[in-house]
Amino acid sequence: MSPSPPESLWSAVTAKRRKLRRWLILANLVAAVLLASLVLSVLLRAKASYEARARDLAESLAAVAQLNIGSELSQVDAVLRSTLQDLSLPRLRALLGDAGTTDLLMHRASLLPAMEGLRLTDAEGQVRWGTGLAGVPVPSVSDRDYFVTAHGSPDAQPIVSGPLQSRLTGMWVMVVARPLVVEGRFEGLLYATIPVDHMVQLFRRYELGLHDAITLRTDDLRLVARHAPGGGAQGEVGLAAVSTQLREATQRQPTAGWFVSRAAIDNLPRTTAYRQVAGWPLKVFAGVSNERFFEPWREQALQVSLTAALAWLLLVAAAFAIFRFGAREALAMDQLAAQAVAQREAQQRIAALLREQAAMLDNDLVSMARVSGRAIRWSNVAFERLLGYGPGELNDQSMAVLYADEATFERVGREAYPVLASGSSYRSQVPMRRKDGTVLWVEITGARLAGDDSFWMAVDITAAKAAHEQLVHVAHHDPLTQLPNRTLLLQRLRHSLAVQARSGTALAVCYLDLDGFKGINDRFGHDAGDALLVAVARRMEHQLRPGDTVARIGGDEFVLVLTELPPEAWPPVLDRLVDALRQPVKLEGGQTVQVGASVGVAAATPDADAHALLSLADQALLRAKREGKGRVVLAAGA
Ligand SMILES: Nc1nc2c(ncn2[C@@H]2O[C@H](COP(=O)(O)OP(=O)(O)OP(=O)(O)O)[C@@H](O)[C@H]2O)c(=O)[nH]1
Repeated sequence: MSPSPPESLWSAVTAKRRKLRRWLILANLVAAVLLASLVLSVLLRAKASYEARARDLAESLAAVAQLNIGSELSQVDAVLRSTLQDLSLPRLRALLGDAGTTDLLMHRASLLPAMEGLRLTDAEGQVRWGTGLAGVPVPSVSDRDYFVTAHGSPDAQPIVSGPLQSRLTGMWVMVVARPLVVEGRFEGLLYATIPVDHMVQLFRRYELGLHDAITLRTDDLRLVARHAPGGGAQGEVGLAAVSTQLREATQRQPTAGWFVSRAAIDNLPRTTAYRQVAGWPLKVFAGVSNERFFEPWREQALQVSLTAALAWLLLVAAAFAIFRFGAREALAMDQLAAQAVAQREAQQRIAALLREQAAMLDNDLVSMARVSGRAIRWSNVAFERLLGYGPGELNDQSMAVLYADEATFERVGREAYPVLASGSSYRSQVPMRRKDGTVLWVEITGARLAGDDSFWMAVDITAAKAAHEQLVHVAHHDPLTQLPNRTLLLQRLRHSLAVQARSGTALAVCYLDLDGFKGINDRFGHDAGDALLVAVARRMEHQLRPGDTVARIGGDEFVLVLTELPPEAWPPVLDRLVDALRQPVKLEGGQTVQVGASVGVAAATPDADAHALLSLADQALLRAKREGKGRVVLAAGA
């Protein structure tokens, strides 16, 4: 079964939300990877740049130091060579003698601050001449490597040894030596000692960072001199403890190269460049602290990483905002869908109610109609049946055809619609006319609908109305003659008195009693008496005008109310009445009976009371009876 529109809307919204969430998560992951790659690439490039700068600086330092050391040693060697030149002249040596030779050496030694001492040995290695020998035991250097080397190969290049601890001064020194060869014969060794400290002082001239270091080592990597401005471990002279990277780099590229390592001496990370001291078995190592160079890189890395993280967070926030917006939209769609479902349920409920209502309205019991502009728009079966019409016959008919007369139609229109307009319901009993022309009484109840429309219910009350009218009639009429009884007489008399009081016209109240009636009863029976009473009643009605009243108020007693008749006309009218009553009456049984009548008359005054008038008329009647019956007597003032 395919889903209904609200359900399909809801599932579409849910699917859209899921898709949006997947898409946003994927987009954020991709963005994170891209940003991380970008940051990594930037930082690696920056690091390479910093490394290059560190290496450049280290190489510059190493190059300069190499030059300086080389220059120092070359100068020392130059002094050695020039001194040997002089000493190789036998005549000059003979001339100088021991003291002169020592003076010469002292003089030459003073030429270079680098030299701590300049001494000459004999062929056996015994130090004989030179600086620093006065007053101390003169040592032999025959066991020193540089002596052994020079003795074995007198044509050798300058010999560098070191570092060594001087046997004369006890300080650490480097030795630069050349053999004294005279006419092909080894006669001794001239050697200069250069204190290790001198090299350190040389290194102090360079502008090094706190954790930088510059080191001079022999080719076999023994430490000669080292300067690290930050202090700490400076390394023991002569030891060859080095990092693996240093050893490998110098094996791979003995004369120049670079490497990054933690120094074996102080364990600090450095980028180190090295150079062979040109012409000498020495290497200079210039190490630049990684801290010094990589601190700015780290700051840059931190900033770039933070910026990237911030950018990613912004992306995440934007994605979240988009998702929230989507979620809000989805919520709105949810609500719409829920509303649609609720609306559909409400429509279903309304349809059910309408069906129930239609079933209720279309019943046989209660007549109902919807009226618009006083024309029928809809009516149920009961309504049509009530008025004798077929199905649909009343549609669009004017209500005028349904009322018994035009006056009723207009009265209902006049009375009902203001009431309906005020929001109240209208109820009335009205005569209506069936299609076949017969009249029926209907109780109608109306209520306003929207606009001009109104809703009406109608109940047939013809029978009830007839019963009621019968009751009212019985309550107000004499059952024998059907004349008004005392109750109705008093009502009418009071009404006539009110009219008379306003109009000032004359009004006569006449008390009439039959003469000799009892004898009829006695002679012909009660029924004959009744028949006579009925005949008398009709005669009295016949003699009077429609506006006048004749009522039976007792056995053979009647009251007449004469209106709009001038007092002078009362006697002739009443005389004529009495005369008419005196005429014989033929009964159904064939008998002919005859009675007379006496009348007492009272005239109404402006403040007259009904009972008082009746009493006055009664008194006048009594007088008429006393005076011989069959006559009309006017009460005083009448
Ligand atoms: N047939 C008949 N007789 C009635 C009815 N009501 C009262 N009567 C009688 O009417 C009579 C009235 O009495 P009276 O007025 O004295 O009779 P009367 O012969 O007319 O007397 P006067 O008035 O003096 O002439 C009584 O006998 C009542 O029984 C009635 O409804 N039908």
